[in-house]
Amino acid sequence: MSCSSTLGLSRLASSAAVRGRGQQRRWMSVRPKEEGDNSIQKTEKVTIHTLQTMRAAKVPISMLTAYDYPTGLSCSSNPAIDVTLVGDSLAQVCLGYKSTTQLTLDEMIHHARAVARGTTHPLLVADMPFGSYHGSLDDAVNNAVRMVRESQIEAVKLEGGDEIVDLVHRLTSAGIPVMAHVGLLPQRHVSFSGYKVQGKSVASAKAMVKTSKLLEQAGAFSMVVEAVPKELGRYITENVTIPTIGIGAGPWTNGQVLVWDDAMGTWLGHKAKFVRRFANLQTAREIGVQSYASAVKDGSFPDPQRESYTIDKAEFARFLEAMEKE
Ligand SMILES: Nc1nc(=O)c2c([nH]1)NC[C@@H]1CN(c3ccc(C(=O)N[C@@H](CCC(=O)O)C(=O)O)cc3)CN21
Ligand SMILES: CC(C)C(=O)C(=O)O
Ligand SMILES: [Mg+2]
Repeated sequence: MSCSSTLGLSRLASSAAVRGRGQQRRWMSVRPKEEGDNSIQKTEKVTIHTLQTMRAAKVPISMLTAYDYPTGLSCSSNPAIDVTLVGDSLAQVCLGYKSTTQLTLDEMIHHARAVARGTTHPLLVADMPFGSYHGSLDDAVNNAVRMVRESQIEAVKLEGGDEIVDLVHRLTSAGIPVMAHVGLLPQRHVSFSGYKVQGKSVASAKAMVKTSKLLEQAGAFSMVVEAVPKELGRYITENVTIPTIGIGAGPWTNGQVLVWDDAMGTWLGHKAKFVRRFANLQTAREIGVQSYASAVKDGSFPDPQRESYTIDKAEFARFLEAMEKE
């Protein structure tokens, strides 16, 4: 057997092959289980250990958000997606709220449950919503436990710095892996006076590096770095030992994350500088709506043969007779 049978190494070998050929293709994780066994093996489950291995081997980590069963399934449809995040961006792109601060814990759990039902190999992480982890430590732990227990997520993500260090420690000691989130913290858009790039001054860049190290020491297994200069994205990545996942943090973090609707072109609100649209699903949807509506209006849908049911002719004749007698 030329392929390694261990989970981490399989992803690594595969990714090198992907990059070496300069084009996407299915990973080597789909491979014979044993000599002479040609059955297809499912993509291996990604764990927090896999991410650490990918960082060490410089294999980029890909994370994408999901908010419901179909988007969860879509993230799982490709072995090259490593992490599915039920982001609290859910509030804006899926529920139509003005900001993530309006999302409740119950709403997050409701959606995370749906995503979990569609998730196979990706590591499943969910944001703790605004207000669910800034009361007492005990309340925050209980809320995280609820998220794990009720929605089958595998790790929680927390925005913040020094003020959440104790909580990160508590959660990791309780066996709940924590993904940290530094830089632009959307849950604080009011106190930040908007969604602004962070770490552009000596003082704020220094503070962010210090905070990142504290979060790592407290036990965070990975860290999202949002909207910071690319030089700082690289500096933080080189000065922590856990995998960094950037959004608007340049190309040198250990991975990247985007909001589903930004990446797929279904969010047509504000487009931040870091967003790239990889598909145009909104256009596809609108074309679909247009074709459906016009087919109903012009009577061409449904087709009486292919898209309708029928009753036996004699039976229908007897039915009409019976109705006449009444
Ligand atoms: N659709 C969507 N995408 C996201 O990435 C996202 C959400 N929604 N909702 C929750 C938060 C909010 N986020 C945001 C929102 C706006 C900017 C933004 O407009 N940034 C400015 C930076 C301006 C500056 O400091 O110069 C930009 O133009 O990129 C960034 C992140 C990230 N998250
Ligand atoms: C963009 C990612 C990092 C996020 O926190 C979210 O989607 O809520
Ligand atoms: Mg978030």
